[in-house]
Amino acid sequence: MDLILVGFMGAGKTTVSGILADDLALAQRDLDDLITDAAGQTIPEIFASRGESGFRALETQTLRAALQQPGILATGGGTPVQDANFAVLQDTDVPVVLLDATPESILTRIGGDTNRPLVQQLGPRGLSELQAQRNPRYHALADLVIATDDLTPEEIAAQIKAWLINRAGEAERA
Ligand SMILES: Nc1ncnc2c1ncn2[C@@H]1O[C@H](COP(=O)(O)OP(=O)(O)O)[C@@H](O)[C@H]1O
Ligand SMILES: O=C(O)C1=C[C@@H](OP(=O)(O)O)[C@@H](O)[C@H](O)C1
Ligand SMILES: [Mg+2]
Repeated sequence: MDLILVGFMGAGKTTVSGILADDLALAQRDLDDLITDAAGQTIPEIFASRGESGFRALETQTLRAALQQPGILATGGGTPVQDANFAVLQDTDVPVVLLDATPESILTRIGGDTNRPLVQQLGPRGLSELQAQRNPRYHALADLVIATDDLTPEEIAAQIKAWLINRAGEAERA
């Protein structure tokens, strides 16, 4: 993998990974898509038939395989929560970018979403509590943090691109 995006549901990982992958001519790999392709089920179907623990088991397997592939990986918001996933993401040399967003932005973006079972299960307050609980994990992994509230996905992709170019230049001079 060339770049990994982490952050809460609705932070924009899937959207930004697509824009950046197009711009850099890299493959976009979305962990949720890889999971649904492997399972032949949508995410709500996986949660309904296998429970959240079944989804998490598929997520861990899929993450390990995805990290062997080139491209830009959009993780799911819960990916770094499993200790095994967190360890794998912490050990990799691949740069990790955190897309951050306030709970207000998250609710505006995905509060009515029906494809994210946890949004339905938790409601607005529970969702914000989950975000606060997960935030330390995201920050512990991040090499770059972008506050996305007032930026478009295109602007976020441009900031990441500039950071990657600068980073490559620094590595060359070192
Ligand atoms: N920077 C942004 N500003 C406003 N809306 C955004 C932004 N990034 C993503 N969105 C919207 O939020 C929703 C969730 O985006 P998505 O890329 O699926 O997030 P994630 O993969 O992190 O859960 C989508 O409707 C998307 O269009
Ligand atoms: O935060 C989570 O636990 C989840 C996030 C989702 O991905 P996005 O972060 O792309 O919404 C998806 O993996 C699943 O619904 C569970
Ligand atoms: Mg996503």
